[in-house]
Amino acid sequence: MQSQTTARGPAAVTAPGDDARATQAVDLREVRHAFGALIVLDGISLAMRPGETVALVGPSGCGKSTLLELVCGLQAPDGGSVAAAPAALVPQRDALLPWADALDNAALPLRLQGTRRADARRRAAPLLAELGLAGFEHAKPHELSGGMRQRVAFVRALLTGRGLLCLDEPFGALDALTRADMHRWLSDALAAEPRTVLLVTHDIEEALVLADRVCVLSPRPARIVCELAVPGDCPRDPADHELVELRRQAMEALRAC
Ligand SMILES: Nc1ncnc2c1ncn2[C@@H]1O[C@H](COP(=O)(O)OP(=O)(O)OP(=O)(O)O)[C@@H](O)[C@H]1O
Repeated sequence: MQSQTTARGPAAVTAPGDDARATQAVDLREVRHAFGALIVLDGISLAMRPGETVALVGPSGCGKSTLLELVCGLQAPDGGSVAAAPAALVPQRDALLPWADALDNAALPLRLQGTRRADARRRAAPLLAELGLAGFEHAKPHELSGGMRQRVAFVRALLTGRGLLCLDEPFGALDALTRADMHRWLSDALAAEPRTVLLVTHDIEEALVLADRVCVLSPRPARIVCELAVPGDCPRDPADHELVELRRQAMEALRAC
């Protein structure tokens, strides 16, 4: 079931004449948001179909994380409306519990749903292993690298079972090889079990490798200045000539604003 937040607070998703909206996984309409006098988002409209992956790229501080927080219902917009399916957020900082080991951290959503600890750990273990963390199940967050912690947070988001994943620079702390492995793993995981993904990344190449659509945001206050549809199956080859051309277009849009 979708939730909808307007500038005036939560509202029913089945507003009269708004049936089409409930079929979108995300539907942002003219979203505006400010922190005091600092206007961060300035009229963002974006609809996402279920199963679609959309990447948001834009300069540092333009409002990408804020937009994810609005989609996840962690904040209400100051203007416009946000409708979205229940989402799992992988925040930029992993927000793991410092006293719990990697497996307990990953399994947290299952525990919150009432699963017994041993069962929750048993279900989380293969996912951690798939992401290259076999042998680190008992490590506490401070014993893991930044990239490892991100992957634990990623498994935790997957185990919420939610259909919408909001990923805030999920691969930012990874070396190039591990990042490419993660791109492959995510693409395979989404092919096996489709989810809607809203991905924030600084890396245009990563956006083009993973997303069906790339939205380029202006500097703050953010607007969508360019939307690029990306053809082909994921993960794509960044050397593909179509991707090279799309990368050029995205760079041009970023430079023009
Ligand atoms: N809770 C808050 N209170 C006040 N200002 C905030 C708050 N959260 C974010 N900001 C400001 O809003 C702007 C947008 O921040 P946000 O984190 O959304 O940008 P971003 O595009 O995700 O940045 P980055 O790419 O560097 O992670 C920044 O200027 C930031 O300082």
